[in-house]
Amino acid sequence: MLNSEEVGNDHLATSMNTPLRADAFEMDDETKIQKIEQHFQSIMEIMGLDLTDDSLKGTPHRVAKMYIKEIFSGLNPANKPKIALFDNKYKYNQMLVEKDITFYSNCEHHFVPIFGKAHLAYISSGKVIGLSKLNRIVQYFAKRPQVQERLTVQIATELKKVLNTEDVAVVIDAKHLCVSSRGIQDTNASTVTSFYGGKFQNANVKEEFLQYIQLKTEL
Ligand SMILES: Nc1nc2c(ncn2[C@@H]2O[C@H](COP(=O)(O)OP(=O)(O)OP(=O)(O)O)[C@@H](O)[C@H]2O)c(=O)[nH]1
Ligand SMILES: [Zn+2]
Repeated sequence: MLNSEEVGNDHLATSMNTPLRADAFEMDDETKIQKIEQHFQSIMEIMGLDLTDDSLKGTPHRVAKMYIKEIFSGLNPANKPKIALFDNKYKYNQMLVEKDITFYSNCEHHFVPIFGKAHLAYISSGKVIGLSKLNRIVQYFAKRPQVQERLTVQIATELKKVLNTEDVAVVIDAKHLCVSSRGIQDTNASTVTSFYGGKFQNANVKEEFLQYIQLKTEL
């Protein structure tokens, strides 16, 4: 479990960033797709696959387009969701929980899927966020090569920033195909990570959040 102070620390604030080179976005998307297509074709050829087969011949382009436009599109800050905030006119001062946000990500060690549910909560410091934007923040950071710990901290840090409060919580419960479909091949194991900032470090507040997301016994 990481608390908000740890994330405020400069060293961790840097290490929580996805490792990207400074020139990561100098090449345009179309050039990236062309290059990945060539390399993926080489991988398939090395494996002995017949690229003249009508089912396989489009695969290098399909994979390249999927990497850049879909499953790794969250690497590019240009794809960060625009966040709509509203005044908290209703003086709603309890926690708001957006639970069971389904996401698909990919493990950065094996490039196979991680999928699961993210549960987010915050207590308003004056503004409220459009609900769908909570889902969009999850999807943005999920669409990167990831480890679950970093995904959790990146979502929490973004929530704190856009909502201007420390009072945020994130729990992620996910399956890693690198654990289930290969390697140790454990199909039952899932991984739970959490972040509790500000008021969510209080036992009663945390308990209320865990009651809503019904993960209390598992945690
Ligand atoms: N901490 C953390 N580890 C992860 C995550 N996703 C995958 N891993 C682990 O990353 C590790 C990579 O270990 P290596 O020993 O280099 O890779 P490997 O030989 O393929 O390991 P096995 O999966 O045990 O076969 C594995 O133990 C994975 O289970 C994640 O989100 N967080
Ligand atoms: Zn993995």
